[in-house]
Parts: sequence; C-alpha cells; structure tokens
Amino acid sequence: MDADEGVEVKQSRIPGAGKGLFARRAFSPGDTIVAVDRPLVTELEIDRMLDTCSWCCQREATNPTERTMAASMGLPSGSTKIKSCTGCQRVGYCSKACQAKAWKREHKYECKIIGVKDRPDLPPGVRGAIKILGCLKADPDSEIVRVHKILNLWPAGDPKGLDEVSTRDKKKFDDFQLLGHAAWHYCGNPKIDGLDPQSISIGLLSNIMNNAFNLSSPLDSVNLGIGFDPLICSANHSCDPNASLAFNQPRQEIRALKTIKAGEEIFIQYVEATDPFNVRQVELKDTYLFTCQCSKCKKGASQETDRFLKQPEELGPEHHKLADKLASKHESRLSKFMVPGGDVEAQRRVAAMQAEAYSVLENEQTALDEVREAIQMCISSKLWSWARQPIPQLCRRLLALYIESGSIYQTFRLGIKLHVEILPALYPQEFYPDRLINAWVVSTVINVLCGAAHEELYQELAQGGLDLRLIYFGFLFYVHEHTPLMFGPNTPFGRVIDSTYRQIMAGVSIPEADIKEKIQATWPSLEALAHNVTISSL
Ligand SMILES: C[S@@+](CC[C@H](N)C(=O)[O-])C[C@H]1O[C@@H](n2cnc3c(N)ncnc32)[C@H](O)[C@@H]1O
Repeated sequence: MDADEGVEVKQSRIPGAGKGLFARRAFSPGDTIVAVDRPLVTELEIDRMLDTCSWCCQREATNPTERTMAASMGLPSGSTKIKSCTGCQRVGYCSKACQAKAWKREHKYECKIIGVKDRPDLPPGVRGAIKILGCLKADPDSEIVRVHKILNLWPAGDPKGLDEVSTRDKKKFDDFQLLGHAAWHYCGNPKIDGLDPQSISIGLLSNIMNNAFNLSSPLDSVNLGIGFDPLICSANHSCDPNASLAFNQPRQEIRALKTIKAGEEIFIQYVEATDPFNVRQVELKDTYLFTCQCSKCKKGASQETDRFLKQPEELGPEHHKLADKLASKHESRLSKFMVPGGDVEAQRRVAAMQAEAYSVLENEQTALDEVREAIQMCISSKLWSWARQPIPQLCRRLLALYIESGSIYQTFRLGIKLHVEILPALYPQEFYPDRLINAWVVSTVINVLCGAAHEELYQELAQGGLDLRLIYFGFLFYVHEHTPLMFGPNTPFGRVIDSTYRQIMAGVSIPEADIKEKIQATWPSLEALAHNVTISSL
C-alpha cells in the first residue's frame, strides 16, 4: 500500500474543525503516514532565493567560515553550489536535474514574471499562486482537479470561511485579496471555465497562506520558506499530536509519533504543543483564526504544560518590583499570558514575567545576554522548572547563540542539559525531531572538544570521570539509531548521520555492544553534569 493510500480525508470529529485526515490502517510510532515527493507549493523566503535551490530547498553556505565548517562535517550546505536561472536571475538551483524538474513543473510559468527588471521580489504566497495559475492556464484539463483540491480546504472550501477571515482579521483578508489579484494580474488575467476569477485568486492565496507550513532542514538552523500541499494540509492541529511533519528536501512526510489505530484522526501541531494553554489558544487564533478544540485544550489550563512549581502568590517579594514594572510594559497583551491559580495580583505578576520571557523568544534578533537573563529571571523565581515553557525554547535559542559565538564548552554543557533533563520531560519519544537535532548538535560539539585544541579541557573532564570520546559514541549511536524513525535512512539527514557513523566505526576495533556497556556506566556522570548547569553557570 502506498503511504497516502493509508489515509483518507473526511469530516473531523473536532467540532467546527471542518475536514481532517484519517488513518485507514494502523500505524506504529515512526511509520510514514503520508509522503509526497514534494509539496505542491514550496516557496523560499525572499532572502533565500539566491542561496537555496528552488526545487529541493538545499541551501548553499555562502559565508566562508560556515562553508569550511559544513564541508568538514560532510553537510550538504558545505558542498552545494547554487547557480541562478539565466532567464530571471531571481532564483537558483543546486543541479541541472533540479532545474529541469522545476522548469517542467512550474518555473516556466513564473520566469518572465519575476524576472522583470526593477520589479521587487514577490512574496512566497504570490509566487506560489502564479505558478498554480500558470499550470492551470497551460493545461486546464489536468490542473483543474488539483486547483479544486486546493480550493476545497478551509477557508475557501467553507461557504463562510472567507467571510470569517474578513470578520476576524480584516487586514489579513484585504492583503490576501490584493495579493491574489496581483498573482491573477501577473498571469495575464486568465479566463478559466467554471471558475470565477475573483474567488479563485483570493481562494488560492488564502488557502496557501492560511495553511502553509514552515520548511526547514534538521541539518540547517535557517528557516527556508513555506510549503503547502492539499493532502498534507488536510491534517488538523492538536496540542497532543499523534504525528509530526518531516521535510526531507524536497520530500514531505507525516510520520507517526504514537501508535495510531485504523479510523483514528491524524493530528500534527501548528504551534508548540508544550506551550501553556493561553499562549497556544491565542497563537492559533491570531495565526490560523480558530479556537482550538482539541482534547488537551478541552481540559483548559489544567495540564502539566500550565503547572508552575509553586503558586503565583508564592513568588518571592524580591521579584515583585520587577514583575510590576513588566506588567506595565506588557499591559496590552497580558491576557495572553495569564496563568492559572492564585489571586489576581499574583497572577498578573507571573503573567508579566511570562510575557517578558516570551517577548524575548518572539524577537528573532535578541542578543545572547537577553536570552540568558530571561532564563535566569524565570528560574530564579522558583516558579519555573527547566522543562516549563518558555524555558526549553529559550535554552534552544541560547544554544544556537552559543554556537554562533563559538562558545563550544557552553554549547556542550547546555546541550547535555537539554538532552538529559529538559527535552525528555517534554517529548517522551526518543526519535522526536527536537531531541534528535539537539543530540546531533551535541555530538558535533563533542567531536570538536575531542580535538587537540581542547586537550586541557578534555583531561580535566576525564579526571572528573567524563570520558568525552565515550560520550561522543553515545550521542552518535543515539542519533544513528533513531533518525530512520523520524526522517528515514535515505534522506539528507539520514545520509549524513549514516556516513558519519560508518566513518567513525571503521576506525574502531571494540564491538559496539561493549562500547554501549561502557556508555551506560558513564550515564550518572552525564546526569551530574546536566544537573550542575545552573542559572549562575549558564
Ligand atoms: C490546514 S487546515 C486543516 C484542514 C481543514 N480542517 C479543512 O477542512 O480544510 C487548517 C484549518 O482547520 C481548522 N482546524 C485545524 N485544527 C483545528 C482544531 N484543533 N480545532 C478547530 N479547528 C481546527 C481551522 O479552521 C484551521 O484554520
């Protein structure tokens, strides 16, 4: 049975959620539920159009330091060369094969449009709509089915959907209308039998933009662009998802996180499912315009994700002044961060601290010190545990900033804390993408620490009972064992992990089982190291 024969689209059991994706057979954790060779629409961010392949979305590391580093690690970004299209010079490809596939499928419909001299770069949704309209204009008979599939999704597929967008977010609706018309206009106002141009242009744009998912690679921390596909996008959201998206450049998959029985609905997460109830609800409403009715949200703010270590009234008086100042700073959006339990004043104070921590997270340009201070503020209040959001997300941001600033030892320590203490508390599956990606990062950092330049540190850790080489094997085995379940073996990520594993194991004479036994023995030292990463030593 093909992967997408294992599912069907029908009415969701969540009230008001429209249609959803359902399993037609049972799936085990790690199984591929749906796979498409490439999402129907993949559009790069404007900043990525010249350094990333417009067909497979593989990025070229253009910065010389990053390129050397990526090449030494065997990462595709270290060997990729993007050549721009000689026609438009606005997009590029990593190979002739990708260019040929893109031309045949879509680029021939946009090349002249986006290539007009001095025309500003068009946003991803408009470029996606131009290509779809181009295909439809060139071949109405075969493309009409596909267009109907797109227009069948919420909001355009629901008689009240577009009205709802217009009522809930007029600005968004107006933007979609304008951009939809722009795409229609750029394509030469095609007339298509049976379809009203007005509704098809706004319908295409809104369905792409309302339902798009982010495209990123586990080997690259950069946001590449957006993807949209009628089948993948039929999956509804749950804050307790049983499946997850995996992008294998350009193959898009939905993989099972849990055991799924035949007949069960498939749910993915549109926003971070471990965020507190109010944060999830507001984000889903603001971005996707719906009130989440999933099984977890039905229980309100009473779940593990909402719990603090203490009641809001127990916030120490030394934090009151800061919290009151933050309450004024975040007054206009405090309701998004209101916390359960306690009296109103105490709730307000903790909500203000929560608002501050999330605003640091939301700002993509935040400096390293600000992220560290936000973590320190929450942990020192003794209300947040390390596994209570947004601490885990802030820790991952801090990790990325440590890497950027070349702080190898700090990256190593925080990466271990994430691996041992924080991520397992949030995501029970060992193959969960965030756990795998963190473990891969830690393994590469340990590899650097095992080099001659860090001999002193290596010896110091060895004296404390931590054999870094052994720990390196532990992380390598972990990623090698679990990557096939989330990303598959013959994929960009799977191939890098497998070739690293083979290269390393070729020079090892001790049987893998013996190494694993030794790794087991070092686990308590690793736990101690994770435990010793405190707010003062971050
Ligand atoms: C990507 S589409 C999913 C397919 C959609 N249900 C349909 O009928 O076309 C996203 C839309 O589905 C609905 N939806 C998804 N998850 C939901 C949930 N947990 N609760 C309520 N509505 C949901 C919302 O209208 C959302 O904007």
